[in-house]
Amino acid sequence: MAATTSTASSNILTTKKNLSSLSLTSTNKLPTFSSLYSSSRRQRFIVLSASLNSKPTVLVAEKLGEAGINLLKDFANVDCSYNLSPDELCTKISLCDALIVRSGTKVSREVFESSGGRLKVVGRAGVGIDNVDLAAATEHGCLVVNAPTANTIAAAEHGIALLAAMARNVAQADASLKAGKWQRNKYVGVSLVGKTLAVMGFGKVGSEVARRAKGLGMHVIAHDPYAPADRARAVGVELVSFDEAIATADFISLHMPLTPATAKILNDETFAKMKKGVRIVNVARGGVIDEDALVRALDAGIVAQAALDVFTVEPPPQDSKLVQHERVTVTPHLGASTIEAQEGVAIEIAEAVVGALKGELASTAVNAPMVPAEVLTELKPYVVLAEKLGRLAVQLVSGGSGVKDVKVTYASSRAPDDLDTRVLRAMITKGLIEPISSVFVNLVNADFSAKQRGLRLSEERIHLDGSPESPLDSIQVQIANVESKFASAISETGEIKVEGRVKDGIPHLTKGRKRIRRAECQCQLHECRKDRST
Ligand SMILES: NC(=O)C1=CN([C@@H]2O[C@H](COP(=O)(O)OP(=O)(O)OC[C@H]3O[C@@H](n4cnc5c(N)ncnc54)[C@H](O)[C@@H]3O)[C@@H](O)[C@H]2O)C=CC1
Ligand SMILES: O=C(O)C(=O)COP(=O)(O)O
Repeated sequence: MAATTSTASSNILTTKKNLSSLSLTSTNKLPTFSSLYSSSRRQRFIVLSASLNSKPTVLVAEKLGEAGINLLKDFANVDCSYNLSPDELCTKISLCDALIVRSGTKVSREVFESSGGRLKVVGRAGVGIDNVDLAAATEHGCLVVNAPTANTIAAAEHGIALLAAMARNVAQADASLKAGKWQRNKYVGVSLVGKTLAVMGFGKVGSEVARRAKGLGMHVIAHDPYAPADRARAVGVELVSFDEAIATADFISLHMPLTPATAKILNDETFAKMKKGVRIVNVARGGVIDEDALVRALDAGIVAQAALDVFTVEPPPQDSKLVQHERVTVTPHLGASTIEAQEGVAIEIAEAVVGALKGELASTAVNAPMVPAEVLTELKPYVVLAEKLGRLAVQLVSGGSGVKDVKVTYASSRAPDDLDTRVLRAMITKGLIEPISSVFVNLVNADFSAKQRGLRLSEERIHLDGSPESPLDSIQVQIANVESKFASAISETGEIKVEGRVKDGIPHLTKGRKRIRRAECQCQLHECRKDRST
């Protein structure tokens, strides 16, 4: 089967000779799942034709634990270049297959544009992915993975450290004593026991903070619009509304991600609703607080103290009123910085990046559908079939007649819930788009690419009687309202239909237009979820 448009026509002729039994594989080898992520046609065929001959290159742009670097080196050439300027990063990136960053590197749209399609995966060695332009990554078909679990405890412990240090003026008293003073009366603190702590964002870090705060005898409430109440109840925490949380808390600890919805969620208006003398801890992201408003709230006595690990701009300006404020305790984004967490994060991200480069589906993918590995293994030959059917169908369309409406029909004995078609849909989209454009489509950007081209892809499932052992009996791709260069390839109603199935692990084209109707009659149609138009 043709790999590119230039060789497509000869393959179409071959196909027409024997539509019913043509094997759709051009080699005996099935591709690895690397093709799911590959964002360049050239790389894809390196992967498809054989195993990778040359090692991929991974750029590590911020300090990463040794164990992670060693894992990467087993598989790739590793370039550790720290403190690159944005321009230097853009220059280097065109030579890299993967990039690993922490929170200090902005992975902007320019980075993806400069990669020339080579960058396949960005690994964020930590949780927050607000420094990665996810939309640009998706548009460029670049997978983004993070390391969401290894620094949870470190961040929670740092939150508790800041909470206690703030309440007892540890940093201020330390500076005072080192300056030769002995100010016991000035640094009288407040107790934590019996006080109400509002945990804002009851995810991994927030719930660990809550657990620890309860151990300190605090009354803990939480606000999180997405957290299940039973998870909070299990920790002995009541979920409350945003307004109730901020109005009743003596201490507020922030643990939500920075998103458009959470940006500056603490502002003049919300500070005004807080209890006078409230104390605030932030180990989430600086941007969730309007920092100027916090200075105003501190000066007005609404906020008694704040302890901040994160800032809107990092590092913050030296003359930042907030950082210099006497009642503010600061640390330079140290939440994840324990030996243990950095070791764990390095391993977690190295494994995710290597896995993604090998084409395995990463369980920590941020911008791709999460399809379990066992589902992928099972669907592997159908992935090949799906792409090839898309390629064949689109090559039968005559130039100029735009492909807009595509219907995909999956015939399967499996219950609809047992058949995950997201990967297949992505690969059909890849097959449909790549031969007629310069866009490289993969699992990450398939839906985006289809939408951008005005391609409407609808899916239908036909339930067949029989054993649900194999996930699929056949896949049919049908393009409506088009013309074809081949009279026999198009139906009276102007549709191109191709259908294939997998036999002995090899994808086969089983039906062209003429055979499809007969085959449809033979099908034991049990359930048809949508109305079939033919
Ligand atoms: N200072 C540091 O070094 C570190 C900072 N972090 C930050 O902490 C954040 C939380 O990390 P995890 O707990 O691991 O993430 P997570 O994803 O497990 O938890 C985030 C929680 O915030 C909730 N949330 C989302 N929108 C919200 C809203 N509008 N109001 C209240 N809750 C909302 C989510 O439902 C989720 O439960 C990260 O996004 C990261 O920015 C994480 C690790 C280290
Ligand atoms: O994991 C996170 O979200 C963090 O903020 C940790 O950031 P870092 O990797 O230490 O720059």
